[in-house]
Amino acid sequence: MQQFGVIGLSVMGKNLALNIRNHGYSVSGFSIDKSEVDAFAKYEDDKLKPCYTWEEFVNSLEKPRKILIQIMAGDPVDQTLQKLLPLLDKGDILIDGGNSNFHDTTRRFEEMEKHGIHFIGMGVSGGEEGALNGPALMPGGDEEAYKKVAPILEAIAAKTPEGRPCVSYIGPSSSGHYVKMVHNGIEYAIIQEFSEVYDILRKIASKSDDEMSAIFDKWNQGLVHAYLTEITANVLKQKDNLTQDHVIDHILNVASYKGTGNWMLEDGVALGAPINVVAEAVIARFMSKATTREGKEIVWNGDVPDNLIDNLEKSLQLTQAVAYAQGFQQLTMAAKAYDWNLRYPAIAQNWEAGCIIRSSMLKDIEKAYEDGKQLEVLFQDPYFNQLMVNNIPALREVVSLVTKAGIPTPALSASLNYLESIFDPSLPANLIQGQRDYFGAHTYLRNDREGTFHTEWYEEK
Ligand SMILES: NC(=O)C1=CN([C@@H]2O[C@H](COP(=O)(O)OP(=O)(O)OC[C@H]3O[C@@H](n4cnc5c(N)ncnc54)[C@H](OP(=O)(O)O)[C@@H]3O)[C@@H](O)[C@H]2O)C=CC1
Ligand SMILES: O=C(CO)[C@H](O)[C@H](O)COP(=O)(O)O
Repeated sequence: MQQFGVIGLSVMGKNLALNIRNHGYSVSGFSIDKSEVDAFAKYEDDKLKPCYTWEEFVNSLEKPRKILIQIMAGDPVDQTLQKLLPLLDKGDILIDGGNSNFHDTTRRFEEMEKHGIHFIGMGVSGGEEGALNGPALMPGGDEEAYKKVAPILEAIAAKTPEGRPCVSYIGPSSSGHYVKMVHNGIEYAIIQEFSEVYDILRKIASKSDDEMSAIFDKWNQGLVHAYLTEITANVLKQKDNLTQDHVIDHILNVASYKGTGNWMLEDGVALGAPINVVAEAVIARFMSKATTREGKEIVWNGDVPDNLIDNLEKSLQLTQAVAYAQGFQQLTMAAKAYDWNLRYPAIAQNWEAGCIIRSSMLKDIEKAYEDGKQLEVLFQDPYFNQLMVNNIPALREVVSLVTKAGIPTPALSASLNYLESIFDPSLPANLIQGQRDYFGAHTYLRNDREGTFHTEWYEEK
């Protein structure tokens, strides 16, 4: 009998199955797409079994069955659960490794529980290569069921530089998929920050693609040591195979999305989380689709400050910290609202390797939250507070320069606004409250005494 089963043998499912087999576990693979099973069958050996029917697949697995569903998120997952249910036994464990919406996972977790089936909603990050060689995994659901699959998940997961696996139990119900959603929101924010810095380098500093690639490469050895820095350098230096140019200059500047970053924003709004950089990153993708962009391209004729490249490196380091900070702030608010006991150091550790947002900064975030430290915002931690104090002058200079040049930097500017706001005791919300009370008798709190107050702003006519 096989120790593990994988349903869905497209890029992610196939590579995860091979990763499991490569770590010494026997695995069965099944897909509704026969061509995927045929491709998988090329790897068949005593530990890897291709299956062509639901029954053959389910009956090939030892009990309690451990099945990873790695298919397109949405209705296909519900259809797969309906196919599987009559074939399963109580105590079997289903893991949904797709990018499912956490609301769907809550519903499926409860539905499967009624049938005595353990349901684990697991975020997976790392793409095709990570799935094969070590992804970051974010499993949530029933903890006892997690313990039964933990040895396999720990074996296949990416490892931090110290050799710790990038997987740990996240929490109950849909918390694993929630954490993956937040991972993707952070991913949107950091990607947007990189694109704005690229825009400044080319439009203000007039750097060529190869020069920009070298700059990002240097930053990857410096203050912004991150997978996204590494791939930015690689993307910028890639030559096109259809022209003599760099491919970046022929990629249409319209951003696509599958929407997981949008989901973070939706729930952030529901929770009242101040995730303005994630919001700007989501909206920047919408903006890139707008058809009104027919004006002139920006040409900067002013001086190029000597410290621009240093300021950009410091700004990117700080705004990357803001993206993480907003992710952890939303997780803190979600934990309270949904009654999840999230372990923030473990989440940071899960993201230290294997995933798209991996960077050396996550180790500092892990430290910031260790020993049960409760932070409302990451910048309350002394290390990150000092980073803010040190780097905010650079970010202010960059935002001031792009404002003069007329270059939009929604994520960099939102990061600066976030940092200028979080510790400011004198934000002007008193005027908002005064206006609300004026037109709607909505009442207000005072800064000098307890209670709720209303002012008769004008005489009734
Ligand atoms: N690609 C990536 O980098 C990452 C992907 N993910 C997530 O992993 C999951 C798999 O991703 P990926 O490998 O890219 O593939 P896709 O998201 O493109 O999904 C393809 C797989 O889903 C199957 N499928 C589609 N509809 C159904 C259905 N109704 N019933 C059963 N199976 C169905 C497909 O079979 P068929 O060929 O017949 O349609 C195929 O096996 C997705 O949820 C994705 O969001 C997570 C992290 C990274
Ligand atoms: O989950 C992932 C990485 O962890 C995907 O690559 C991510 O979904 C890409 O998102 P989008 O298509 O919305 O940019």
